[in-house]
Amino acid sequence: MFPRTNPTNTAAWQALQAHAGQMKAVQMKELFAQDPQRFEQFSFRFEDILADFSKNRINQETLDHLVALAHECGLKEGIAALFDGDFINETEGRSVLHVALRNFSGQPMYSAGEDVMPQVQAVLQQMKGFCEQVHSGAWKGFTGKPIRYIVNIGIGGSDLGPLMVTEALKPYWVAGITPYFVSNVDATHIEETLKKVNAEETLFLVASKTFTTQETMTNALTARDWFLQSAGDAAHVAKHFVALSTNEKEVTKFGIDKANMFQFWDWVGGRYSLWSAIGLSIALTIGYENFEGLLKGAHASDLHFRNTAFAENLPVLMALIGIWYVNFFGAQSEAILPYDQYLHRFAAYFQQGNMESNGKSVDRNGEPVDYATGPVIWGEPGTNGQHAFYQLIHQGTVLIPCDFIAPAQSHNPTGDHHAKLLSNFFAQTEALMNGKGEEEVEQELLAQGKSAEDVAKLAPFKIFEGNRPTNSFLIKKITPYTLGQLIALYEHKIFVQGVIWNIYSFDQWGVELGKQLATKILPELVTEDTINSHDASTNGLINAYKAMR
Ligand SMILES: O=P(O)(O)OC[C@H]1O[C@H](O)[C@H](O)[C@@H](O)[C@@H]1O
Repeated sequence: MFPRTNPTNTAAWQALQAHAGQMKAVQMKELFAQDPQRFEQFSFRFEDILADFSKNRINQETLDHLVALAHECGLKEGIAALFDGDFINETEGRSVLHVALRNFSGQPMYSAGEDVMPQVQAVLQQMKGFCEQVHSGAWKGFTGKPIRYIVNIGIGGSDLGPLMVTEALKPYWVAGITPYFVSNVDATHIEETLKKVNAEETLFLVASKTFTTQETMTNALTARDWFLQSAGDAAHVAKHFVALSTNEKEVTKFGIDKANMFQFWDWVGGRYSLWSAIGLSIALTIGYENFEGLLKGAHASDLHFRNTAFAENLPVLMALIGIWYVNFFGAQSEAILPYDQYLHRFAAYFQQGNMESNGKSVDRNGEPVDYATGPVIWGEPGTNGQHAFYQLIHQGTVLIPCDFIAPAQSHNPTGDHHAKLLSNFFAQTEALMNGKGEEEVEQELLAQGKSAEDVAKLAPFKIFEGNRPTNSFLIKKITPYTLGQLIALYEHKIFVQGVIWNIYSFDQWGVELGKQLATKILPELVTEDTINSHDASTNGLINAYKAMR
């Protein structure tokens, strides 16, 4: 197990505080002017991914202190504990072994002394065989037709990952298969989806680690009722409903045959589960070989993370630079901005990844933290974001470090679209760094023929102070493999930050309270009684709802 160090008690933290005081006065554009090698120094190549960290408010000294912080906080021991299957998810008494799901090294990986690889491989084989049956048409629906529609019913980690990946890899979709994802308990979600499919050609994947999640079970029962209205005989359910879960008991209780269950294990965190049986919707949509390509990309990142010195280790650097802004510059959010329409759910996926993992205020000793932890994660694809919220990133009062992600090659090389897209990708990080000074603004206004009086009036609004930090990730092409790499890099970033912040990144107790209260409120909504068991606001809202419905 690794140490439980309060990061603020380390020598590196003290050094970083003093250093940040100096760096706050430094302009990135001056750092570039002073050092022609800056790009080479702070950009890193990992196979077909180029990660450029040079447009950050850092110098070599910053990275040295940050790497020292990682060492002082026991990151080396932390990484070893992760890969060794130690019970690092202590509050739930579990290993955290999503890395085993994509372990192609041929080496065993252990949880509680047991090599998990044989069971991982067995489920992968089961998924492969099932994909072959569905894609070849050998798997037939109740009227003898092959499957055309996949409906994944799941929420949180049982939805966001597969949804994000299938969208990201749309160019790889198997012909004849269309996937849908239903997550919200709002009936609108399932009803609108059911309008697009038909019972005889649809396969429902009920995806839930626990198989007790209210939203998923409610949607699954509605789907089952809808299916039976067409199919009639409950015996047909076996051809149209499969379960992706850790909970065999609940799966069989629901009426899904054990033979139609794809298993995973409690050492797979929900938000890290797209690599497990939860990825069946991915494999069915893009084909098993491509799913394996995704896993292999992630495995390459695992090896990079495990074996690369911190100073050149991409997820470690991503994490450390994030910490630099959160803890020493007061940044409260981070934007993820993919310049790729297919990656339109990437930021949403990592909202759960980051915020459910590191949105914690108690440390691993059970003490309240006295430093900031996980930032708010948000973002939309470029260039849409540019026409929406970039105003605040460029000229607002808050510092928002941004990740810019773009493929060099588009899957749709239509006309000059991609060059236009990428010119924006490059221009935005340049603009955020360099800004536009008073003199330049004044010259520009004068050149437009404005009077001296108008120039003086307008100039303050047109100034960009710049010095706003960005990371750029340029990827040759978004393929299953490179996407797998990229996702795993972001996953490990979260882990590194959790180790340094000394918090438990793999539990999520913060989601429980609302669920408990909803369970208490649900029966109150079905009675005609006036409710007075809550605070005045909650009572008032519930009673107003009852009067309005
Ligand atoms: O997969 P399930 O057990 O249905 O859980 C679905 C989701 O719900 C929970 O509330 C957790 O916050 C998530 O981490 C999880 O991914």
